[in-house]
Amino acid sequence: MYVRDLTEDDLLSVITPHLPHAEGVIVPSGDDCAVIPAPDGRYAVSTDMLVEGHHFRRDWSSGTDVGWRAAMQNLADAAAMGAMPRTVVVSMGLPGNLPVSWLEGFARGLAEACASTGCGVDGGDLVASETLTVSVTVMGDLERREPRLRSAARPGQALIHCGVLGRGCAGLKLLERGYTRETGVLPPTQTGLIDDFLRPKPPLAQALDACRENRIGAMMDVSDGLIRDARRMAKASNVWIDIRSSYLEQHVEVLIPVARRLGLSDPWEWAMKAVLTGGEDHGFLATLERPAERAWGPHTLALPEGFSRIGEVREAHAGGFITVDGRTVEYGGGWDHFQG
Ligand SMILES: Nc1ncnc2c1ncn2[C@@H]1O[C@H](COP(=O)(O)OP(=O)(O)O)[C@@H](O)[C@H]1O
Ligand SMILES: Cc1ncc(C[n+]2csc(CCOP(=O)(O)OP(=O)(O)O)c2C)c(N)n1
Ligand SMILES: [Mg+2]
Repeated sequence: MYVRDLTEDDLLSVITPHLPHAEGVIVPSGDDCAVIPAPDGRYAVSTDMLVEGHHFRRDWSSGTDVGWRAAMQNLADAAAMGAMPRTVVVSMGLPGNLPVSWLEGFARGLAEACASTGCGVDGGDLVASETLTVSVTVMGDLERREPRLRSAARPGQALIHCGVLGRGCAGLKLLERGYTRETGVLPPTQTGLIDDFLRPKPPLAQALDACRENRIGAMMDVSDGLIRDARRMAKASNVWIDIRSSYLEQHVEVLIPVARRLGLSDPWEWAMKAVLTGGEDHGFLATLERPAERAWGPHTLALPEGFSRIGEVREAHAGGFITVDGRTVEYGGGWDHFQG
C-alpha cells in the first residue's frame, strides 16, 4: 500500500499511535495547536529539515532510520543549548509512491529517539510533495539555567568535546562504496560506523549533565564538521580556538582500517581529515572554565563526565580564528549544502 492509496486522516492514523506525548501535555495533537506546559517560562526552539537525496537515501536508510535521525538532530540542538527537549512537531512532504510501511517505520524511529529522553511528539503536518521532505521543530526546557551560547567561549578556557568524531563521515563513505550494514563483508567495528551515520547517537544526557554542573562556557552541537562548527564558535565569541591533534588520536585510530579498506593512499591523513571535517556526528563541542588555582594540564583538569579535552581557547589575533596544533588549516572543511 502506498501513500496515494490513503487519505490524510488515514495516514495520520498510521503515525499517531506510535508517538509519545510531552510530559503534562495540556491539549494533545489533534486540535489546531497542541498546548504544552513551559515550566521555565521560556523555551529553546530550533528546527531542521531533511530532504531525500541531500540528507538521506531510501536505499541506505529505512523509514525508522530517517525518523530516528530527524528527531536526534533536533534533540541535539536543544541539548547543545542546555535545554531538556520537551516536545517536537514534525512536518512531512510525502510523494504518492511512498510505501505506507516506510511512513510507519518513520513514526517508530521518531518515537524511539524521542522516548529516549522523555520528549513528546505533539503535532505536525502532512502534505503531498514530489520530494520526500521532513522538518522537525523542537522545544527545549532550560530548567531555569542560562542558555549555553556559542558566543561564550573565553580565552584560557579548555576546548572539550563529548561524542564521536568522523564516524558519520566514514559510514557515509562506506555506503557510497556500496557497503551496507547487512552484507556480512564488513567487521562489526565498520558496520558500526554505518549505523552511526544512519542513526546518530548524540550523548544528550551527558551534555545536559555538563550544563547542570555550571562550568561550561560555550556549547554547540557538531553537525557540519569540527573545524567548521568550531570556527562558528570562535567567530561568535571573537576568540582563537586551537585544536590539538594529539587529543583526537582515539577518534582517528578507529577510522584507519576504513581508509585501508577504501584503498586510500594516506590512511592517517584521511582519518584525521574525517575527524576534523566530517559532519553529522552530533557530538557536543564546549568550553570549560579554568579552575582558579590554574591546575589545568591535561591530567589535572577535571572534565564533565563523557567529555575529553581537544584544545584550548586563546585571545583572538589578526587572521586566525581556528588552528590545529597552532597552524592555520588550509582547507575550509566541513559540510556546506550550497558548495559542491
Ligand atoms: N531560513 C532561516 N530563517 C531564519 N533563520 C535561519 C534560517 N535558516 C537558518 N537560520 C538560523 O541560522 C542559524 C544557523 O543555522 P544552522 O547552521 O542550520 O544551525 P544548526 O547547525 O544548529 O542547525 C540558526 O540560528 C538558525 O535558526
Ligand atoms: C545522501 C546523503 N549525502 C550526503 C550526506 C552528508 N550530509 C548531508 S547534510 C550534512 C551536514 C548536516 O546537515 P545540515 O542540514 O547542515 O544540518 P544542520 O547543520 O542545519 O543541523 C552532511 C554531512 C547525507 N547525510 N546523505
Ligand atoms: Mg540547521
